[in-house]
Formats: sequence, structure tokens, C-alpha cells
Amino acid sequence: MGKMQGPSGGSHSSGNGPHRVGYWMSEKKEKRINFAVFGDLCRAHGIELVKVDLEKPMEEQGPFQVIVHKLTDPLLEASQGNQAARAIVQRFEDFISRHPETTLLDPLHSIRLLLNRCHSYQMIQELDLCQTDGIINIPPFVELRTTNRDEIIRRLNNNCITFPFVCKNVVAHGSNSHEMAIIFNEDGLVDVKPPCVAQSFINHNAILYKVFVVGSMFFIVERPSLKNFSPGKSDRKTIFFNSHDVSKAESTSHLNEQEPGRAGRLHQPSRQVLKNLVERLQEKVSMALFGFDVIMECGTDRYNVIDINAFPGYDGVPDFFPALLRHVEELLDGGGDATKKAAKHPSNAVLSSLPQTQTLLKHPMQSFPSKQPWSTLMPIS
Ligand SMILES: Nc1ncnc2c1ncn2[C@@H]1O[C@H](COP(=O)(O)OP(=O)(O)OP(=O)(O)O)[C@@H](O)[C@H]1O
Ligand SMILES: O=P(O)(O)O[C@H]1[C@H](OP(=O)(O)O)[C@@H](OP(=O)(O)O)[C@@H](O)[C@@H](O)[C@@H]1OP(=O)(O)O
Ligand SMILES: [Mg+2]
Ligand SMILES: [Mg+2]
Repeated sequence: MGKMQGPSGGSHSSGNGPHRVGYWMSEKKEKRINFAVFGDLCRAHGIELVKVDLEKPMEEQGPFQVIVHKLTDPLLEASQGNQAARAIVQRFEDFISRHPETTLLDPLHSIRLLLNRCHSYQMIQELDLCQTDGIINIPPFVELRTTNRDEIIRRLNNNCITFPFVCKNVVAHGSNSHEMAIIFNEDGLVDVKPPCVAQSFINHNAILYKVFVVGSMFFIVERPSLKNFSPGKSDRKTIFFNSHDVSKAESTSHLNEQEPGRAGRLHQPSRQVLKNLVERLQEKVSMALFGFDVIMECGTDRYNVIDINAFPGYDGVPDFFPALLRHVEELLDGGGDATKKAAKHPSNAVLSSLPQTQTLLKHPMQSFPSKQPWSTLMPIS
């Protein structure tokens, strides 16, 4: 594995010049996670980080040993028939097939597995985690492709979906995918906007655990979440919400406020159980950069997985960039096999062993954990 060195050391310079790592993500994301800091860190380690221009031939821009990307939007648009997006995706695919020495973080076929919420839930269900871990669960869900009330009721009943349920766009990524509704009774079925997924609402005392994976490392970050609702049908009106208003670190929506006497932590998730889940998921999706959301169900010992995201925000992970660099260096040193290795042997790497450089301490993410009482960072050890 490549040795981690301080900002002045470059462990990856070679006779042929520095290693080149390409990247692409939207400008919005690039700014939000302050990716320029990662560029500085790479440079300090003898790695040149270059933004890929999606409009230009890839050959002109290479060579790349690794490409880090979030191409969820072009992949989605391409799947919906957008010709420009198709051309972009095709360019990437052609480049990778002509350059098998380039590792794509992550492979496009893996990302495609996570674009549709139903497919993601099915995939996790197929891991048959119930047998191995007993307590990992996907709340009952069903895809709805109709506005016909009788047909909706039939599908809900056949799939054991109970009121209240959350209605989510079937598309899992992109700005339109985060608008949701909580439906409490049959009258609320007019608010079903197909194609969507209906998923039984699970009471969890308004606490969500985000598990963020970076190669062979993972982190658990506590976040606010939706408050409890009385189980079963009620005469409440449908509640519409945007997921980014309720489960970001800084969320303070009225939907996060538990009734007095009901607030408080349930049993905390076990690191070992989540580690097993990370291993199983990584084996299945062959990805290095992904995250998933877990809620602990009131009154049971069940862990409910409600969401899985490609290249999430990693907000609350103070050492994300050193961890990403470490993974990239493993790929550079291991001939592109490190993601597979990570999938087989997720280590219990403790991030505090990574160097804390001056540059990293300036990263805005560093200030996050101290701002919010619930954002305890729990590196798995
Ligand atoms: N089945 C459920 N039971 C209870 N609460 C839920 C359920 N599903 C989702 N939620 C709540 O709704 C929020 C948004 O759901 P979800 O994570 O599926 O959306 P998302 O838009 O994909 O989120 P992200 O921003 O993490 O990608 C969750 O953070 C949680 O608070
Ligand atoms: O920044 P991006 O555009 O990638 O937004 C992602 C967002 O990160 P943010 O923290 O930057 O908002 C993620 O939040 P966390 O799970 O990490 O909380 C999650 O919502 C992804 O589903 C989003 O990806 P999208 O669905 O939009 O593709
Ligand atoms: Mg989520
Ligand atoms: Mg999501």
C-alpha cells in the first residue's frame, strides 16, 4: 500500500511523471464538498487530479490511472433517452473498455444498480440478511405505477404496506428524487404520484444513522429524522416534505420534533452488525463510494435500511479526503484491484491513524461534528 506522507512528501511520483487521477462531479457538488482541498492533498502526494471535460474525447484528456466520479445524473438522463447524456456515458464506457488499466470509482454498472429505489431495495432483500443477521430489515415496499385508487389499495394490501406509509420517487438520485409524502389513509391516495415506491413508515424516535463507505473504511454518522406517527390509519392530511429538509445535519424541521416524553435514543446500532452489512453490500455492488441510511425501529431490535446512495455527501466524516486518498493510493499501488480487495476484506481502519495536515484542518467539514449534538462520529474499530 502507498505510504501516507505529509504535504511535502510525494509517494507517487514516478519516472513517467506523477500519477494522474481524473474526476467528474457537478459543480454544485464540487463546491459543496470543497473538492479543491482533495486536489491539494493529491498534489502533496505526487498525484495530479484533473477534472474530466465530459464534452471532449477522453483520449485527449488521459491517461488516467483512476477516475473518481458522480455520474448519476448523466446515467439517469441517458436511461431516459437523452441523447447528449447517452453520448457522455458512451464516451466513458468506450474509454474504460479501451483502457482496462483505468479504474473507475465506481463502475457504471454498479451505479446503475442504485438509480431505482425498488431495484435497490430488492437487491438488499436478496442478500437474505435475515438469515445471517436476524435483525436487518427492509420495510415493506411496493412500486406504484398507477393513480387508480383500487389498484393502489390492492397493491398495498398484497405487499403488506401499512398506513402511514412514505411515498418516494422511484428515481433514487438527482434533485427531483428527494420530494416525498407521508400518506395516512385512503383519501390520501390521491397524493400518490407514480412512478413511486410506497414504503411502510417505521417509528424510530427521529434518529437516523448514515453509514458512509470509502473503500475499506466506513463511518457512522447520526442525523435527525422524521418524528414518530401513530401506527395505523388516521385522519391526518398527507404531509409533503423534501428529504433534505429533514435529515441533513442542520435540519430543524417541525417534522423532526418528537412529542414530549417520546424523545430519546433507542438502542444504538452495533458496529459489528453494520460492518457485516457494509461487507455484504460491498460484495454485491462492488463499489467504494456509497452510503446507506439505517433507522432503529421502536419496540423491536430491527435495523431498517431505508436508502442507499452512490457517492453521497460524507458530511460529518471529518477525514473523508484522507480516506479517499488512501483508497486511491491503494488502487495506484495495487494495479486497480483495491476495490475488489476492499469488497472482500473491509478493514476496520481507524481514521485517526491518517495524517492530519494543515490543509485538512482548514476543510469546512471539520467544523461539522462540534456544531450538532447528534453528529457523533463513530469510526469502526
Ligand atoms: N420507511 C421509513 N420510515 C420512517 N421514516 C422514513 C422511511 N423512509 C424514509 N424515512 C425518512 O425520510 C427521510 C428521507 O428518506 P430517504 O432516505 O429514502 O430519502 P432520500 O432522498 O433518498 O435521502 P438522501 O438524501 O439520503 O439520499 C429519511 O431520512 C427518514 O427521515
Ligand atoms: O451533493 P449531491 O448532489 O451528490 O447530493 C447528495 C447528497 O449530498 P449533499 O450532502 O451534498 O446534499 C446526499 O446526502 P447525504 O446522504 O450525504 O446526507 C444524498 O442526498 C444523495 O442522495 C445526494 O445525491 P443526489 O441524490 O442529489 O444525486
Ligand atoms: Mg436518505
Ligand atoms: Mg437517497
